[in-house]
Amino acid sequence: MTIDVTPTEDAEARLAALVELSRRARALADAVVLTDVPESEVTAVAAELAALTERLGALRRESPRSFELGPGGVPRNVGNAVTGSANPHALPLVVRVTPERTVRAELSFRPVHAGPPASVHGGVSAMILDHLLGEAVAAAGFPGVTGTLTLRYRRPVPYGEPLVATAEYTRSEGRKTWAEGRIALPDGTALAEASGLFVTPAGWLGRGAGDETGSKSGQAPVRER
Ligand SMILES: CCCCCCCCCCCCCC(=O)SCCNC(=O)CCNC(=O)[C@H](O)C(C)(C)COP(=O)(O)OP(=O)(O)OC[C@H]1O[C@@H](n2cnc3c(N)ncnc32)[C@H](O)[C@@H]1OP(=O)(O)O
Repeated sequence: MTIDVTPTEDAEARLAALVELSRRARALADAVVLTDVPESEVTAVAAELAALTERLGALRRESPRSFELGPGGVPRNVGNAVTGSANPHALPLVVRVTPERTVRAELSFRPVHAGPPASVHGGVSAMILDHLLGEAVAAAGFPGVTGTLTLRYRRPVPYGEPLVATAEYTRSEGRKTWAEGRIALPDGTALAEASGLFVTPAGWLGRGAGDETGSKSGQAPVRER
């Protein structure tokens, strides 16, 4: 996991434009799933969208933006499907690390995330929890990829309402690290709970937190084992 972009001022202005484009694309997606306009209008809008898609596709990257250093050397991943401000698929989830090194995000799902009537698709909740557990193991110094993820859906997860997602590291053994998390109502009532096992790929080891070739160059800081 190596960060390869040092942004310039121009790059930041361009990113701001992409973030706004993504925000509008999210609003468009919600408008699509909720629209009740006549078929002729739907067909006309679809034609306009085809033209817009062609304009954006005039110059294409091979893949979405990945890890990079933002202003002040802060790592970010603007193309990420869960947190990426420049990815229309993302909520985007804003994850904060607490002083205790647990992680927390305030979120609100949208109509585009619907699964069963009036509630969020279970796979969408799983995606959010997968990411949050991954952030929790990274915050504890044991970054890794998901090996297994287990969910318990306790109550339907609503969209359009403020919710809180939290996760914490629980233990580590060799390259394996476990974490737990949940999506809850603001009063703490758990709606979906997850536990997961993350594996640190062998190639990520050997870089200590804060060393010259480690976090400063964007290599995920990995704790000694
Ligand atoms: C600056 C940056 C900061 C970054 C922070 C941002 C956070 C972002 C958060 C993002 C979050 C989003 C996250 C995502 O979306 S990650 C995307 C979803 N996950 C993947 O794509 C993972 C794909 N799988 C692999 O790459 C490999 O299979 C891995 C790396 C997992 C293991 O291949 P490797 O060759 O390394 O493994 P090994 O055979 O030497 O085994 C090693 C040990 O591990 C145990 N094991 C292995 N696999 C599993 C398994 N599936 N369940 C249970 N256990 C498993 C195994 O038994 C053995 O244990 P032991 O026998 O030693 O006891």
